[in-house]
Amino acid sequence: MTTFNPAEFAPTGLTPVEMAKFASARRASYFVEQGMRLGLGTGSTAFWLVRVLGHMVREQGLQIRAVPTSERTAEQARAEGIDVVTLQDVGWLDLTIDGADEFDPALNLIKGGGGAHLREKIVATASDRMIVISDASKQVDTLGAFPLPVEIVPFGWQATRHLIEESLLGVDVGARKSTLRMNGTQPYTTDEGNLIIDLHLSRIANARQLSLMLNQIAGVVENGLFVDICDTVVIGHPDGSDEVIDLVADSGLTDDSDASDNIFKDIAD
Ligand SMILES: O=C[C@H](O)[C@H](O)[C@H](O)COP(=O)(O)O
Repeated sequence: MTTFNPAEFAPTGLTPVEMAKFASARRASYFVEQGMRLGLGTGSTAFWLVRVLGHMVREQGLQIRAVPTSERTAEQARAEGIDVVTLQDVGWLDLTIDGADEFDPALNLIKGGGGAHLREKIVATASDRMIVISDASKQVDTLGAFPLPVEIVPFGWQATRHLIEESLLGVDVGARKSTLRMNGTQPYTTDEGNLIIDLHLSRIANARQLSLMLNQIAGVVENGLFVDICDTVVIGHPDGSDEVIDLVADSGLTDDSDASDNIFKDIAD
């Protein structure tokens, strides 16, 4: 059980939306333990995670080695005094905490609204555990309302886009429109120097099938579907409260000797 207290960090004057994001990040920070190798997500919710962890490092003596999932997060983490390392340095991670654009009842995700899903998926799958931090607006019955990002290499990108569009004809996704993500008048480029095609679908009936299909196309580097990667989502609310959806705990594992028992039982907010 952690001896650190994320609740000590208490910013004031937050908007309801920011409070919800902060509340989820604060709750997830209770899982961070001394000496952990930690994956740090990207986005406006992960921003609060890095703020809380920065406080714990500077004020409470928390020692972690953190692998950020984007240059943005790396810069923020360094500024917070967090020890930033690479995945190559540590090889494997104990825990990754990251935001999401959508999550469904099985805790499958759409990520990449901020363009970071390639590194995020590498980091999350190189972790013992992934926890998603979120506000309630990201909770959906079926994935697909949020545009699905697909990272592709710049070489021959129009042909890759064509093949992606063609492949969608065979799957149950409702609407089928694709756009090249832009940054002003220029194509958006990821931290890896690639492009992003956003798929505007209306539902994703089979996330695993779609993910595998997209990743088979030459030129596709990675898509934003995270299937069977996350087993815990922490939802923050505008009043500062939070709730936890934990597939592991819901599976009925109640034996205290089991490491995957309900890990929330010892947490005191
Ligand atoms: O590429 C960005 C990431 O996948 C983010 O985790 C995701 O877009 C959620 O970001 P936010 O917390 O800003 O909604």
